[in-house]
Amino acid sequence: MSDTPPQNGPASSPEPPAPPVPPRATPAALAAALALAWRAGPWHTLAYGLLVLVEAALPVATAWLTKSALDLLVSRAHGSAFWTVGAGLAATGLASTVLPHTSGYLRQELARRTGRLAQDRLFAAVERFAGLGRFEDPVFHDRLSLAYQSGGVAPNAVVGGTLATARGLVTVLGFLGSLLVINAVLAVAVLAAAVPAFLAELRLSRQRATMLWRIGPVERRELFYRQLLTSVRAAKEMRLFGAGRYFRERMIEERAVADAERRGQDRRELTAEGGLGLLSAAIAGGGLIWALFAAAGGRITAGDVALLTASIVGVQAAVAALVGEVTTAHQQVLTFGHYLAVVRAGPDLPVRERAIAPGNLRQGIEFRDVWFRYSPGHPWTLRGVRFTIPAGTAVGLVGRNGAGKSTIVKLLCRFYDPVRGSILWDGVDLRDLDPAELRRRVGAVFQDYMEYDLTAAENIAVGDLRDGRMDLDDGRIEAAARRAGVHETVAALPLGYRTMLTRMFFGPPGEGADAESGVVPSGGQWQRLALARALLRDRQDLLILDEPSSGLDAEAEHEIHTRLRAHRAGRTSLLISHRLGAIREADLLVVLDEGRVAESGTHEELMRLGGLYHRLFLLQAQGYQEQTVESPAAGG
Ligand SMILES: Nc1ncnc2c1ncn2[C@@H]1O[C@H](COP(=O)(O)OP(=O)(O)OP(=O)(O)O)[C@@H](O)[C@H]1O
Repeated sequence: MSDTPPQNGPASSPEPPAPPVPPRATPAALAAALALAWRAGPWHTLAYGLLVLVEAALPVATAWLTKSALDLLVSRAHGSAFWTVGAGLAATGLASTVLPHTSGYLRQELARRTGRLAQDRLFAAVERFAGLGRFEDPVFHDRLSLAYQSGGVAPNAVVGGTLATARGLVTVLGFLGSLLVINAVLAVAVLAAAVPAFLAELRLSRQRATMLWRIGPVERRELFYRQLLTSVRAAKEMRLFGAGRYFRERMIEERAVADAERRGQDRRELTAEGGLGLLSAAIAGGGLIWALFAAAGGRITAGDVALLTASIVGVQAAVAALVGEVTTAHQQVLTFGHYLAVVRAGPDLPVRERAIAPGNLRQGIEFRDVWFRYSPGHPWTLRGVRFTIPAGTAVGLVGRNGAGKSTIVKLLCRFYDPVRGSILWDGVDLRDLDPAELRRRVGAVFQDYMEYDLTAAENIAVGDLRDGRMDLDDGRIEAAARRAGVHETVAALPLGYRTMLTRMFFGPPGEGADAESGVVPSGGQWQRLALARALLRDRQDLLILDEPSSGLDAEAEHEIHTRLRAHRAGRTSLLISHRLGAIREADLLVVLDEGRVAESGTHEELMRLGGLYHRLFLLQAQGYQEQTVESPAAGG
């Protein structure tokens, strides 16, 4: 058989990975961020906006009131004007003290609300990806982590940036008006100093966003090492192999690489901002020296000097705040592009507009010349696979490591589509079926099943959620646990089915559970719980068991297979096991070798054939026989 697929028949290539370039800040992204904040808290946004505008006018009002007070003092004028100016200064002082706290609270509350909404939308989008392809794409992972970081922060930063712009404009225009009254040249100079600062900050924020994107893979590796060093799962090997130091050094190396990038960026910012600060200081100093000489010459009043000083400081502070907020918002909009890219990503698997809900399996499932590879850069995993799982039968998949057995399971659940060829459910291509409906008809125990840090009941109930809700019906859960042979074990736990199967979290409140009541099941017990989870849905048409008993002792394995045989009777099932004795009674055995069906038939037929299955079976049987022969001698 050739190593390349035929060029006809249905084809669907895995989506090419996203290009490694950061998205740009577009007006559409800005509008989307604002819309998200508005959606999360319209009243908070509105109130926050109003307060910020009032705050913007305060420095200008205070400067004019101070000027008036000084001029009144110098002219020795007394009376009602003095009282009015004094009351005005007291009011602006009070407002300047109270308003920032109130607007700060509103901003924080808005941040919490937008953060929650953005997180909900992001994870709802991730949930919509029907396949596994994106989860295995490193570029997508970087995008997802940036999306998570920016989704909650960017909308608030954009609201902040927009309001800071409005606030800055109010303050700057107010002070510039004041400066124009005293000296027009000074007004232009103060304004001119702000423009390069603004442009430089925008450029720096773009550089920062690109840098964050660039160090994404480095941070991902650092996280991986960090988890290795702290996870319970890895702790045994870390200690046994003394691998902690090796991974710690690699973690620190990755961190040093990321830090070097950040340091470079910080230095660029330091140089640019330092230069701009010097320019501002020079303008402010020059303006003040001019004002002092002008006042001494009687060309302006003492009040004018105070107003000028407040204007220079006020304009520079307003521009600095504006530049700070706008560049933060700009940088956040750049990374918000990643959030939008994830939230608006199209389906990872093409789902037909009028997808068919599969009916009860009547004829069977047919693999018709299925070719598959995980990406165009990977070698072919399946090369023209053809076989049928007739309805109501048990089919066993046999093959050496890497032959493609688990890949077949993933295609059956439609986590991927074949690149060429098709899989037919009663004659209908899986691509034409609604993936969610298809999965409702399939029960599976995967080779790498999950161990949930939840109660025993929840660990089983997860297998049959209805509208996202868990049905903790004791009868059904117990029946599934009995079928999987784990009921007695669970019933004997301190809180029975309500026992937490972890020492990490406390148990359900009000149950008297504490950290001590958590239990960690053994590998075989976890496997039985995973089996109970798969058996919870007793309505399903196809049961897939990928190595369901690899963690069980011989007695338990025999017991489980007897139970499963009874449960399977008349149902369709696909069994994968390296213990050939456990699946020899399947109605049909399909032997895979290097992604191809090497042989198929019943156990007897394959043994007569004398091929790969015959060889593998004899090898295993020989091992058992040797043990049987050796044991009496060992005993004597
Ligand atoms: N997510 C993936 N991305 C790229 N290659 C993969 C992926 N998963 C599996 N493969 C490759 O596909 C081939 C078949 O793997 P598969 O897990 O289907 O084998 P298997 O027959 O189930 O093996 P085992 O008996 O060891 O469980 C292997 O060469 C493996 O490296």
